[in-house]
Amino acid sequence: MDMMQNLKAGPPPAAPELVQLAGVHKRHGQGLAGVQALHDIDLTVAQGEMVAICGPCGSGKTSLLNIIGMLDTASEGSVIIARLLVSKMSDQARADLRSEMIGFVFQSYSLIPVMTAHENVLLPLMLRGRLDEAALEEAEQRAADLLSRLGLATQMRHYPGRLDASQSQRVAIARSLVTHPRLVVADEPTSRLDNGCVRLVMDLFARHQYEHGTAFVLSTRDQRQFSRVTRTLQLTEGRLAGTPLEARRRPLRVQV
Ligand SMILES: Nc1ncnc2c1ncn2[C@@H]1O[C@H](COP(=O)(O)OP(=O)(O)OP(=O)(O)O)[C@@H](O)[C@H]1O
Repeated sequence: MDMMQNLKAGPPPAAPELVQLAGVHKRHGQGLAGVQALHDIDLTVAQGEMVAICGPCGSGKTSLLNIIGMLDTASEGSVIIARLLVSKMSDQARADLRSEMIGFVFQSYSLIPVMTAHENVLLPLMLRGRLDEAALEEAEQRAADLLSRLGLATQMRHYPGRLDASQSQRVAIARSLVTHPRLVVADEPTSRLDNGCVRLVMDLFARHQYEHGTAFVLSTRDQRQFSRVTRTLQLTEGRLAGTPLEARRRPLRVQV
């Protein structure tokens, strides 16, 4: 296409919306013992965006991430992921969609203790079904490459019991990316990392944004991430401030 045609074509189309929450409420438990964790949340995340959800302890970050990641359901409101209305899906369909398109970083890492770091990272690919020899080799290489990029080349054969908190957190991050997911949901993914490791992680996230169009929704209290995300939203007592119009939007910064 020459330059004139390019100009006539106008600006590139906006990235498609991957996550759409409207009027979402979440109540944990019943009656007087129940806790209203989220109130009337509206949130849209586009493919390739990186959104940080900030808020103090107990503000509802994990509750919100669990709904976006389809690990939990909203008490009220609509949740659309990849243009599918989540509340209309069966548990099995939700689980299939989750494993097909979402990578998770859990606050407690959730590594399998009887598997090495490398096997833990490989696991989401293995769970997709039997791999032939070539696919297995490619998967093993991909897992090793992710661990190396996160500074864990010499810990690949270590079991989680021999890993410190920073190493465990980085293994969990590598595992979240191994399937090249469309969306990564990460709960405080850099809480145990020093500055150098935060840089490695944010560089790797940016690479996946750029190469695979991955969207990220991160819960964080870590100021070190803020300059690298496209948007920062504040969650206070279950209410999201500044969405959608007042939210701080940044152009995508790719550092690969
Ligand atoms: N399964 C549950 N049952 C009952 N209450 C819950 C449950 N999960 C969360 N809550 C409550 O909901 C509120 C929001 O919790 P949530 O874990 O989502 O917040 P958070 O911002 O992620 O906190 P933290 O930073 O400590 O992880 C809190 O009052 C919490 O006690």
